[in-house]
Amino acid sequence: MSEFIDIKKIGKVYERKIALSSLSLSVKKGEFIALIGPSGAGKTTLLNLLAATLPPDQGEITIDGQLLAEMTDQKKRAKKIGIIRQQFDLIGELPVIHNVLAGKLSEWGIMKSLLSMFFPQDKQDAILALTRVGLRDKLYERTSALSGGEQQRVALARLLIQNPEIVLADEPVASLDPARAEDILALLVKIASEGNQTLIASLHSVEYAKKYFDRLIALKDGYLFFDLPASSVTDAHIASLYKLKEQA
Ligand SMILES: Nc1ncnc2c1ncn2[C@@H]1O[C@H](COP(=O)(O)OP(=O)(O)OP(=O)(O)O)[C@@H](O)[C@H]1O
Repeated sequence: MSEFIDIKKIGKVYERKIALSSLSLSVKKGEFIALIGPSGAGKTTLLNLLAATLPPDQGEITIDGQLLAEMTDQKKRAKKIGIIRQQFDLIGELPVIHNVLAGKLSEWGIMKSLLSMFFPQDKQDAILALTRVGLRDKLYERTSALSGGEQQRVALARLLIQNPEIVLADEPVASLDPARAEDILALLVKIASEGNQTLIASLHSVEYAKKYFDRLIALKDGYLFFDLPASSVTDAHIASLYKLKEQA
């Protein structure tokens, strides 16, 4: 495995709050990384910087040898990086098929995108993706009529359609009950592993992080707290990561 993502001394400040402070990391192609750490540690900020939806105040990110800040071609960037969020980012009023095909929007020209609103284009691809996530029969259902777990599956089907090299997931299972959360996480990991993708996901569950990921990166107050293979993370590491200040 070669260095694929290189994060060099990135920093991000919101008003007066330091969200990330001089963070450096590198990621190899195909790694499965869980970002853990207490609320406000900077996990979402890091994922948004990697998705290029937020610019860093300091430092730079290189992906596959190219500066992320210079990857301005939407279409090329969407083939490199995709993000799935806790809120799923789906349009509830639209049928499932349209939300799945949204994974193609950066690839399609404006005419094809508009046409697809009325006559879904590349329908076969959407059917295949929905079949893989177990929702073949929901193709034309209104998305908001689906349960939270099913909606997260729709978001996974959209990701399958986009098929980026790097999958970022921001607390992908936080809003689901434990059984559905594990189900979705296992599916996300399966999809990423079958697609030889690099996966970086923020998670509140340390148990799932250790079970499904190779490497755990812990952030605390915008700093790197530890970066270890999942099998080396001990209860003592976790206790000190989540320890409240007054207990220090
Ligand atoms: N848009 C914003 N404006 C001001 N401060 C922000 C903004 N977004 C995040 N922050 C602050 O930056 C810090 C890092 O936030 P971030 O959302 O990255 O943490 P997180 O680790 O993802 O937290 P959580 O686990 O609660 O989602 C927090 O203190 C947060 O309050």
